[in-house]
Amino acid sequence: MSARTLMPGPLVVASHNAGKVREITALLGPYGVEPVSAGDLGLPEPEETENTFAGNARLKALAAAQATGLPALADDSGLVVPALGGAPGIYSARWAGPEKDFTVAMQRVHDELQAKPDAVWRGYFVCALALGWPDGLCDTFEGRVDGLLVWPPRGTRGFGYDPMVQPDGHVITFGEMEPQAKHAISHRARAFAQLVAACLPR
Ligand SMILES: O=P(O)(O)OP(=O)(O)OP(=O)(O)OC[C@H]1O[C@@H](n2cnc3c(O)ncnc32)[C@H](O)[C@@H]1O
Ligand SMILES: [Mg+2]
Repeated sequence: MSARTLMPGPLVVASHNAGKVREITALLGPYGVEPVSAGDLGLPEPEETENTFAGNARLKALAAAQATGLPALADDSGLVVPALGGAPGIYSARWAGPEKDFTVAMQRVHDELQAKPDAVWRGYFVCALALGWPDGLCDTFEGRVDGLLVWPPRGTRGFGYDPMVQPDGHVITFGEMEPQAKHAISHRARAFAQLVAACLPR
């Protein structure tokens, strides 16, 4: 089944993460949609009760679409470290604690890898994007980018785990990269490219 087309007009960006809202707004730039963030609309932050990125993205998109009567785009993403059994994965935000402190979250990734002498210091970011509609229809798209996990973290750009992820083929971390360079290769940009192909009119 093909995805529903998104026409120019308002689109809720159903995220309470300022870093994501900034990146999604930049990616949407050329497409004639008018992004409004969940935070600006005062929408609640739904509990992420699903056990997959796509499931949580869908839950966030549909909650926002049903609350506003507008199409809504949600993002559920995270860092997957195979040597840690896939952690933090869908718990990536929760590892930062109630203070949303990613110094703490990155330190925990470091400490758990350090505790396994043979661990491979690699991981990948996953981004699931869900475009949900007030009538309950929802399409999801997923992107991934692999890299080396570095310590100490480097760079002050980006957000979240960016300073400890050095994408393959690059010598700088996402935390050191210009936003446009991140958009050229990121998990979010890759998921977004699929959404564009499926949902935006040509
Ligand atoms: O659910 P919303 O409101 O969108 O915001 P959130 O921060 O809780 O988002 P998630 O539940 O999807 O948690 C994903 C976490 O993974 C991290 N993450 C996701 N994409 C990232 C990226 O591009 N760079 C660095 N870290 C990222 C980031 O720290 C997020 O808080
Ligand atoms: Mg969240």
